[in-house]
Amino acid sequence: MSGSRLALEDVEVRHGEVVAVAGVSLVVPAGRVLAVTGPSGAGKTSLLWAMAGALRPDRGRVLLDGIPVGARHQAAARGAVLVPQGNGLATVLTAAENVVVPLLAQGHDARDATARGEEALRLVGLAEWRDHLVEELSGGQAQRVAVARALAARPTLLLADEATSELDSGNRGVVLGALRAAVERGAAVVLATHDPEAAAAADAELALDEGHATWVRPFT
Ligand SMILES: Nc1ncnc2c1ncn2[C@@H]1O[C@H](COP(=O)(O)OP(=O)(O)OP(=O)(O)O)[C@@H](O)[C@H]1O
Repeated sequence: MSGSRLALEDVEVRHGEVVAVAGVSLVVPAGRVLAVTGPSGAGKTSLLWAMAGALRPDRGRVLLDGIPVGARHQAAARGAVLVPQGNGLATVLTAAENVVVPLLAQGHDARDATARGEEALRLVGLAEWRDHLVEELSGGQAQRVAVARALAARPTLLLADEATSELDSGNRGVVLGALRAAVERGAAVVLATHDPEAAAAADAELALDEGHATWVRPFT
């Protein structure tokens, strides 16, 4: 799968009375990285979930290559991959199993899935940890496994929610470098982050505040 262009048109997401995302419009071209920043509660997670098709906007549209992203299973089938906050790994599986099992479930044969898994774990610097249970890993190592799992899926759209929050500067660089592998295949990448270094590494930065978006640094 090659990359996709992500577009949001006036997207609003509500949780009951709370307006988490208040009419956001943006474009992330294929092969570019957007950082979404803002304080806790600003709406970053809600925005990423809407981009992933995991939350249906109450207003507006999310488009992948000009076509509505659809429900989560449709978005996933089109290559929209979400690295959730808190990583979403199975702690009783090994690092490699966490990366490979979703590929097997998607229908990849075992050899292909294993090769992709090895490559992705190598990209995040965890090749030697492949057979360790996730519960034996540090929080930062687990975050890197979650990024590897996303990369192994060869996403067209990669949405990472605070995927570098537990990383030291060196490993943050490793993960941001690994995301470049997806970018080079043409993926649009969106990073929700509190981390100024991660935001600075992106091609553009959008700040959210109480659901309202402002460009700190637009795409050039
Ligand atoms: N399931 C929910 N039910 C009710 N309100 C919610 C729900 N999820 C989020 N909210 C509210 O929506 C707003 C945006 O939350 P969201 O998690 O999207 O922000 P965030 O920027 O990702 O925050 P953080 O950086 O702390 O993860 C907040 O006011 C939050 O309390």
